[in-house]
Amino acid sequence: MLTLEDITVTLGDFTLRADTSVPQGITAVIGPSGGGKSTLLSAIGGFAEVEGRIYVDGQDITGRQPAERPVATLFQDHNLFPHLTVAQNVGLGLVSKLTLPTGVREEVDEVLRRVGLSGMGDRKPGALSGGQQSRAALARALVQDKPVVLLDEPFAALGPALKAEMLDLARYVLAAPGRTLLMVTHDPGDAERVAEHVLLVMDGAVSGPHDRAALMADPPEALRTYLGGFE
Ligand SMILES: Nc1ncnc2c1ncn2[C@@H]1O[C@H](COP(=O)(O)OP(=O)(O)OP(=O)(O)O)[C@@H](O)[C@H]1O
Repeated sequence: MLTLEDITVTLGDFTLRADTSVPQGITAVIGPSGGGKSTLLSAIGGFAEVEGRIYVDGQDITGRQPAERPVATLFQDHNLFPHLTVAQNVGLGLVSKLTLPTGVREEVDEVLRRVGLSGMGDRKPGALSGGQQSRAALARALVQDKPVVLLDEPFAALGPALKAEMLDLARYVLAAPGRTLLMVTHDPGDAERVAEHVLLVMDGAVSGPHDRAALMADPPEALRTYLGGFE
């Protein structure tokens, strides 16, 4: 459970406000461009200064540095280091050294197996396809075993079949019991495929979590206008 208590983030002229709790499972974060979705994730990840308090499973994490937070983030550009092997990239989620101790390497290999990259640990990211790079990035988020995972449009650049595969991997492998996933997406189809809940972020205001099926079946006026662009 992720709790945002009276959060305010100010970036120049823009203000984001949130006061909500997000349950375990997958919550899609949707809303128009510039509404504040990435700002919300930055605040949770510790990359933006906030007023208010942030709790994960009852623990106040507000003052902690990003690396000290029980939060893993998966970005669209994957942030894989091109000069390191896939195993080293994934291992960085666990230890801050490049020669992986035997136990860590075994853990990394197991996670690579779970995301469908068995035997590819010694390749560099450049020797992987786009979809395989997405899997490697997902493996790095997975190996960290954090209770909160933030996904900032990580699969937006993939074609529809590959994206569906990655969403299923997020749903069946990353979304373990007790874990809270927040996934920013511009595609309502992504929310339909994997999310139980939706946070609506518009004009700096965060509403929800809404039940995904109920919200999509009868969207409020503002959301209807936004979704209209997808019909
Ligand atoms: N460092 C900054 N300084 C000032 N304003 C900023 C800064 N970063 C973002 N903003 C502004 O904050 C607002 C929210 O941006 P944010 O990236 O959170 O929106 P978003 O909903 O993720 O948009 P998109 O869907 O286009 O990615 C925008 O108006 C943006 O211009």
